[in-house]
Amino acid sequence: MTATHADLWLAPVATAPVDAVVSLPGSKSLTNRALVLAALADGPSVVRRALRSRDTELMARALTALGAQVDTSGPDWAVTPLDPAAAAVEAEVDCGLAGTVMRFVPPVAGLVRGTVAFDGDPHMRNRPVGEVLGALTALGMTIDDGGRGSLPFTVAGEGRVPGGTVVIDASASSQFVSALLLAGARYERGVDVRHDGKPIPSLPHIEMTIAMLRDRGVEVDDADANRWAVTPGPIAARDEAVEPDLSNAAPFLALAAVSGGAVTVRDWPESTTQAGDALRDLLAQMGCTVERVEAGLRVTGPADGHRGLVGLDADLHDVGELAPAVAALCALASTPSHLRGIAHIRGHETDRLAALATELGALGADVTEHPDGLELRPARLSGGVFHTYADHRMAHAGVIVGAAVSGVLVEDVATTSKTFPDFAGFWAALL
Ligand SMILES: O=C(O)C1=C[C@@H](OP(=O)(O)O)[C@@H](O)[C@H](O)C1
Ligand SMILES: C=C(OP(=O)(O)O)C(=O)O
Repeated sequence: MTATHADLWLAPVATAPVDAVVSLPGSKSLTNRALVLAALADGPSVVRRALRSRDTELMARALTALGAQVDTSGPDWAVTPLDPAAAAVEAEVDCGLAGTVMRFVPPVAGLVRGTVAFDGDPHMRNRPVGEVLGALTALGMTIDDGGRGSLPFTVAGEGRVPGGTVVIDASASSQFVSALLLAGARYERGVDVRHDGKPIPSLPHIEMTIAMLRDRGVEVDDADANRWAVTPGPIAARDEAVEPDLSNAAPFLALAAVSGGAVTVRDWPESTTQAGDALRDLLAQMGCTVERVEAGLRVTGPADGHRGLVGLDADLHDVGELAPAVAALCALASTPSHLRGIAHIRGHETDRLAALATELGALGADVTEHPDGLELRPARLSGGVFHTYADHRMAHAGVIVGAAVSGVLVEDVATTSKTFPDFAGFWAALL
């Protein structure tokens, strides 16, 4: 991939230990689940402090196209649910590069009458969704995907979905299970999802789905491993605030680590289902001091910054979305690292294992790509172009390295708008 000069952003170097307290935007995963559940709810909802970013705006637009009303004009988004008795729609849904839109919205589309055509960014056609489409067909929906099992596809909604039992292989993405559970209560027989395949990644995200459903009065039976049964019934409307995005806290906490400074993220929840909460443990293992303070969660880096970071040997299967930021820190650490259990992140916004190996390697990192992970050994890094492949978290990895190494040019840093408004401006203001 080549980049024009205008695409390149010189990542600011931390010339002194950073000392900052930051308020981060809301969680993508919580916002998009709250929007879907509000669209299916038994009355109007409010999603307070919603994340305003490309993924959440695409979700709001998708649900609006299906007939819900989502008022995104202020920080708190008011949602009027779908009316299954409404006139038939003829809608187009742009999934962009948002896995949550491509996987969570088709199960909803069966509950409205009309035709809903789904497509997205060019790379989105490579991201897996066939298991969800197959499951929805088995549950009684009509879907035309031209036999591809990927975008583009069309859902012919009938305003009702019979539901029932379905077996899927969710080893490529936890979102396959979340997608079916989120809408399942509104299916006539509910939904009983069984997984058959290699272990499911990102399990905290399924826990998040279940917790949000239960909070809205939906009965979910998860007593057996690899099986989730949702009883048919109403989804209660909610007026609820969204937690800050803890996965997007990764680059900011990493800034404390590489600069030998301290960064506090405000409003870090006491308990949460967000995968990003694992950063507390991962950063402590790498030699940072992690503590809860009155303002939030404070991470203090080693006194000599990234030179004091120790490598990490960790299975990131449950928290794969943290891998790019963690890999950037490992590339800067003073002892070797092995990140394992993350074959599935090859199906994320880009093939993240290949992209990280290529781009960190191009800056001088000593990195080996394995089928399910990365090994990184200490090396002296230097500046250069860091390509991002339309992946917000690749951009995070680039700016983390750039905070420690001068001359890192991050290509298309604006791709961070997928989950964070004006990331580059926010980042530069801290340095
Ligand atoms: O349900 C969700 O909100 C998500 C689930 C995870 O997906 P995978 O299971 O595909 O890793 C995660 O990586 C993604 O960023 C968000
Ligand atoms: C995998 C990710 O996103 P998506 O919701 O598009 O799957 C991510 O944000 O790291």
